[in-house]
Amino acid sequence: MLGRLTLAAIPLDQPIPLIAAALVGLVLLAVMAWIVFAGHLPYLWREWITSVDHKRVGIMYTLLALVMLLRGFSDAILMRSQQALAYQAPGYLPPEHYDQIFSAHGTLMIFFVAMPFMIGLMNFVLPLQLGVRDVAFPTLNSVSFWLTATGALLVNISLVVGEFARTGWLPYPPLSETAYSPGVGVDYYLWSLQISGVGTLMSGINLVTTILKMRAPGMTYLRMPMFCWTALASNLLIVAAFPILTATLAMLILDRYLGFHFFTNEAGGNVMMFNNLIWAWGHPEVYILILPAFGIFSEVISTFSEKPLFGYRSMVMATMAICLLAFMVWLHHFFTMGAGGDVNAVFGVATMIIAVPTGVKVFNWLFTMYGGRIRLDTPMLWAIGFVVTFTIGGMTGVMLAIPPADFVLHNSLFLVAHFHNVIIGGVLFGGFAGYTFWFPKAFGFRLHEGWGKAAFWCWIVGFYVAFMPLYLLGLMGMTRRMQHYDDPTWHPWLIVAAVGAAIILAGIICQVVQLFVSIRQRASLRDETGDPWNGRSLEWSTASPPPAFNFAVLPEVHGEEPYWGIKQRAHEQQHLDNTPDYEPIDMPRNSPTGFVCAFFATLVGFALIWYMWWLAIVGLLGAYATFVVFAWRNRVEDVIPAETVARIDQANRRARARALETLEVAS
Ligand code: HEA
Ligand code: HEM
Ligand SMILES: [Cu+2]
Repeated sequence: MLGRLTLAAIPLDQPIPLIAAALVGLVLLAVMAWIVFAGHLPYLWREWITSVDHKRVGIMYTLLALVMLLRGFSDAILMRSQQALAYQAPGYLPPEHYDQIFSAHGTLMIFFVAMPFMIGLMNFVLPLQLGVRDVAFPTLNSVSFWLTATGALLVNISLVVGEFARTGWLPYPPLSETAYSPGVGVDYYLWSLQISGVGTLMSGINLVTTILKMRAPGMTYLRMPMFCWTALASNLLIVAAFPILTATLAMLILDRYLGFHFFTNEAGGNVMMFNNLIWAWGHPEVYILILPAFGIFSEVISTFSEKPLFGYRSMVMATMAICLLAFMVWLHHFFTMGAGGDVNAVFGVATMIIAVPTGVKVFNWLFTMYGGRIRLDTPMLWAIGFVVTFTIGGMTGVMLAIPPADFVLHNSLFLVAHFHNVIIGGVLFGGFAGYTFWFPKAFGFRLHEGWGKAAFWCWIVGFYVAFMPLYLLGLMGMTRRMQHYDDPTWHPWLIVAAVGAAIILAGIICQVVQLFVSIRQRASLRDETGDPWNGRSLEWSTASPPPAFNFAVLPEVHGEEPYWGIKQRAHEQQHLDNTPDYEPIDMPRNSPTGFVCAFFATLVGFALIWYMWWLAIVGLLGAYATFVVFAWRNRVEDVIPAETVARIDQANRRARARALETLEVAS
């Protein structure tokens, strides 16, 4: 009945995960009890859980990312303190536990922090920037989100029921085959990623379709804001790369569940095939993450320099070049596997070529700032911190791209330093910049500047203190994934790195405090205008928070920087355009499809991990039935009457007119 699941699956002998999980469980229970008893449940169900509004879905993605960041960061603190202690000593984390921690940390951070952070911001911003009312497939969007949440849930369940993979964030065979990893850890990994990967693929299809097919009248490709371009590139990569991940993991699943031999050393299998396949997805994946961040920085740097983005067309070219090159360099992750000097040279050079379009971007950002009227609000601080930090991380990437150097540096802490350097300095800082930049758009009030700046300084100082020592340690010969060590010269640097992680912790605390303080002081932080930063693209032309339909009348676009143009014309003509003819608007109806589907997906995932075949069948039938019911419903849209549209829009226009007046007075 319960398959492999017995009471022994609960790690009663390991106090750390148990206490952690108990605490998290208590907090969750308390939050849920509060929601139910304060009567918020119907609102939550109606307005959020079943919402197919791209803004709400985007906000939920971002929230998921931020919560998982706390979880992933706790793992990081555990590792940093273990390595600070484990000099000629066992430390406090036994090896089998330590291995699960770095695997869970890497998996959570990439799939359930960086991915939902970027996808959440794209979901929220894209339709607003394109001047349209929603994404192409709103219900599918909700399904995508809930499937991602299912994956995150399964990884977190593994903390208390069973175990997580000990194979690292990419489960290389033969270690990940049943012979060497007989437990449920790798299965948790596989099913979490299969389920959330389907969600990501559907989200990619959705956003590509939105950008290609749904733009405001007059918004040609070369008038799209930069963020739309980088989002297009990123989602094209998702559509091309995620099927490879799904297929690769499916093969490993067949190996593990049905005794196939794709990646074994006997019966015609080939371990090296796994490396090729996983990196054919894995390298594009790092550009899937960084490209939207590049877009965010382009918007932020131009807005806070009060200048149009320098070299817009070269930025577009660079973005698409990176998109293409992303698929041609995967082999640099296994130069040491033995493909031979010529193959390594080809892939090494191909990798270095990516530095060219990336360099184009870096210089364009600098030229955008050059001669601008720079305002150092928090989003701009993240952007400047990014340019400096990311360039350093990119340079060390180019060093790794030299095959002979990589023979020494591969799988050393130098590599670990490289990728945290580009991922934290690039993706995470980009997420934080976008979060502070668009928060007022989402909620109608700004985040507190003082706490935001404090968070920025802790993060950037903490980052350098935590990760620069790893470059040194890598050059001194320390490899990654070490539970303990005996070399006395490493110990001081690992203590420094732990101090750095503590400074980052201070930054995270500042961010949590910032959120609470901002919510409490929302009256004084309110943004009535919809345009708190003097923005340049269409999302700033509607109210904050935007109405469900985003735009009462779809905006006409006449050039690059559409909203800047609207503001300029209004300035010249001394007023905003006349009262338009309002029409009723059809908006997609909210639907529980995503949530119900994810509920069944959770059952399927959990059942397959524990070999409860009957439950897996029940879950699959349930998911299928959900889709049938969804396909048969006869009312798919809600009509918002013209009077309501007019009322909401007129209020927004009055606020905007007031804002333009104050701007004029100021300038
Ligand atoms: C967001 C994530 C991200 C990004 C953007 C990058 C960007 C790059 N990465 Fe990195 N990388 C990772 C995430 C990322 N990487 C991860 C997660 C791993 C390891 C995973 C694992 O094994 O677990 C990895 C591993 C990795 C390896 C494998 C090493 C090994 O396993 O031994 C290599 C080797 O070539 C490499 C190279 C590069 C290069 C050349 C870039 C370039 O794109 C960088 C380009 C940018 C610049 C160069 C800076 C700006 C440019 C200028 C200012 C112009 C002037 C500069 C020059 C002329 C040099 N990376
Ligand atoms: C916030 C501060 C962070 C700290 C202090 C930190 C720390 C660490 C440490 C100590 C390791 C193990 C290194 C080793 O192998 O010895 C590690 C691995 C890793 N980290 Fe982080 N990390 C942080 C953030 C992130 C973020 C934001 C991401 C990605 C979005 C990330 C992705 C990874 C990955 C992929 C690994 C490799 C896991 C593996 O070896 O399989 N980390 N990190
Ligand atoms: Cu790569």
